[in-house]
Amino acid sequence: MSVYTTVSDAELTVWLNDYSLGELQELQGIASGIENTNYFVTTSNGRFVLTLFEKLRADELPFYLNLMAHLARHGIPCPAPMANRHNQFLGVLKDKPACIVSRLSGKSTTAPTLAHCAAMGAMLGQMHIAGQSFSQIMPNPRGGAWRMATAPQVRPFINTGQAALLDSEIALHAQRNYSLLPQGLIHADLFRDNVLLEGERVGGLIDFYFACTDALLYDVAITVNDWCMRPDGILDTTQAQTFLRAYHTVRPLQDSEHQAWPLMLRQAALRFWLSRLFDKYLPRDGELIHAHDPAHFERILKNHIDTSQAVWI
Ligand SMILES: Nc1ncnc2c1ncn2[C@@H]1O[C@H](COP(=O)(O)OP(=O)(O)O)[C@@H](O)[C@H]1O
Ligand SMILES: N[C@@H](CCOP(=O)(O)O)C(=O)O
Repeated sequence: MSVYTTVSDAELTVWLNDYSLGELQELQGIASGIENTNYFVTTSNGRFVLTLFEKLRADELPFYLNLMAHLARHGIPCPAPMANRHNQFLGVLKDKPACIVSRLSGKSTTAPTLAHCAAMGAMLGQMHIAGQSFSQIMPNPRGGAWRMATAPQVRPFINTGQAALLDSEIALHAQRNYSLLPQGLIHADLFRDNVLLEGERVGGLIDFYFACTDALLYDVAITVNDWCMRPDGILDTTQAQTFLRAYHTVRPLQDSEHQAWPLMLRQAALRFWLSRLFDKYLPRDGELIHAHDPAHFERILKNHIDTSQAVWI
């Protein structure tokens, strides 16, 4: 997140009157992330995270909040939304939809070990299985229609070679039907900065606001593209295999998923290349904005295209 909307101690104190979370003790803006405004909140009852939603509308939010509540109930370490005195997870603060969730412990890492890759693979498998009993459906907001709509907006800012790559990859995935692969609830943004680690254990999965219903393998590809990636944009074979084997132990991967794997890695790289281009060239106003480098995912995408055989279990 970045702090797009400022909240004062006095404003939060009034808002917290609607909750049973005790007295406000500390409020601190969080200077990382992209999508929302987030604050760490300490009250006399514990530690929480306040989120003001900058893009998502109130009618879109019950899916995410109910999902986090569902996964938390199934033992997945994710933020549990707090209900207010009207038994609702969602409120309004500074004219923005807002919620307050439990604060998880642990720290993210930029340099995962093999043990971390194994723990993440297993955790992703567990999250996918827990998600199977979540009945709400959310089409992927960063799927094919979004790619088609976003590419023309970034095209004026990129060179002709990049535009050709973007167009050919978008066309390739538009022709494919991934709906026959196992589908379900996916996080869709489980990068290293969205996972809190406690030693070798996964202590928390956060930032569920891209979660949706899609091919489970797509989530695996998004996660592997970040967790098992060398700085030069080439997959670390040992890390990727370790991740996939741990995932497979929890949710066995199918032959159809093996066939689709190289293209899934490309589709996952394309999604983040495109969103990073958009965030770089068409940014919103904000106090503390952290744009990610699109060139990293352009390199990853090119490397996936050049690699005929992707690592598998
Ligand atoms: N429930 C939580 N528990 C602990 N830390 C959290 C929690 N939610 C967010 N954070 C912290 O806030 C940072 C930004 O949150 P994130 O959800 O990634 O924001 P955004 O949705 O804007 O991208 C995270 O990197 C993490 O340090
Ligand atoms: N993980 C994405 C950016 C999404 O922003 P987040 O801070 O909400 O996770 C990327 O690295 O491009």
